[in-house]
Amino acid sequence: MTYVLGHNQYGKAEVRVVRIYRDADPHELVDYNVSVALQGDFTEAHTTGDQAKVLTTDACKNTVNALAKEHGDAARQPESFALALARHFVGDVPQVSVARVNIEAYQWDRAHETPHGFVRNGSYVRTTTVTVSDDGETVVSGLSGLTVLKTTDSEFHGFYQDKYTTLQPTNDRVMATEIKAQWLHSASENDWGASFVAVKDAITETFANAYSYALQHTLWEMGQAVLDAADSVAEVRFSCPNKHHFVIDLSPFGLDNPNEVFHADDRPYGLIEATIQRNEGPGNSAAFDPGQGW
Ligand SMILES: O=c1[nH]c(=O)c2[nH]c(=O)[nH]c2[nH]1
Repeated sequence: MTYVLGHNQYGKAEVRVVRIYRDADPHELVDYNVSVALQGDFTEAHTTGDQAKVLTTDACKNTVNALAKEHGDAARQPESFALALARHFVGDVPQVSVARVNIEAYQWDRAHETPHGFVRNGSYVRTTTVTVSDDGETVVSGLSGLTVLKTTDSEFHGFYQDKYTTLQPTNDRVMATEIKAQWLHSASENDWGASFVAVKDAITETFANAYSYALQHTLWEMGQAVLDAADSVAEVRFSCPNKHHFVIDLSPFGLDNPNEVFHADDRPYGLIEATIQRNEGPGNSAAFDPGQGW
């Protein structure tokens, strides 16, 4: 019996690197969690145990740290830092044919206008997934953990009924979600910082202002707003848990409750996911890190 090695990749996950720009006044900083995954000529490392072509994961970690200095300007934005890293691995390590770099960028706000004090802003994490191979480069930007809520202008009714359906239709509900969004750029040159702000604003502005007939409908509206806001974006993907807020029955206490007091349920939750793209077609799933890593 012979077997075949299927998809394989390796690298260093979650390298936590902070880069401070001391030449700036006030100081600036970026705070990254960088994961590198390499593919290439690594069959023998698995099938015979010969590690001659294996760039160590320790070296991958060292590369992240070194490029934070050597490519300090690129490191100012997660997308350009990920591009510098991925281009290095594919360009300088002959046996690497595909490099994928994922970065989570943690946000720090300046504290009380001091030149060197910061407060971690935990309201979202900025993300990027960059893939470089001989076939080209893809850059996906994103955010996760952005929790939003609206107190009205949200309905949900007219849904399919079967014998297990008990949900009551509503013309006025609280809608809340924790937005995870990723958007694919059509080129790997951009003003990444300005583009991120434009897309994030489009998402939050639309969530707040667009009248909603379902979370699905809101994803559609937000996706169109992203494509309107950023010409560089070819498609945007959302994964959004419906953070249900249930009106509590206060009648046992002789109280009415006209949508004022809610139970914020944490599970189970509806999970609504959609891709909104500029053109017909399958989109570019490969750019969105379908890699191993379950
Ligand atoms: O926006 C919603 N979409 C659904 O598909 C759904 N299903 C459900 O029970 N509540 C909701 N809300």
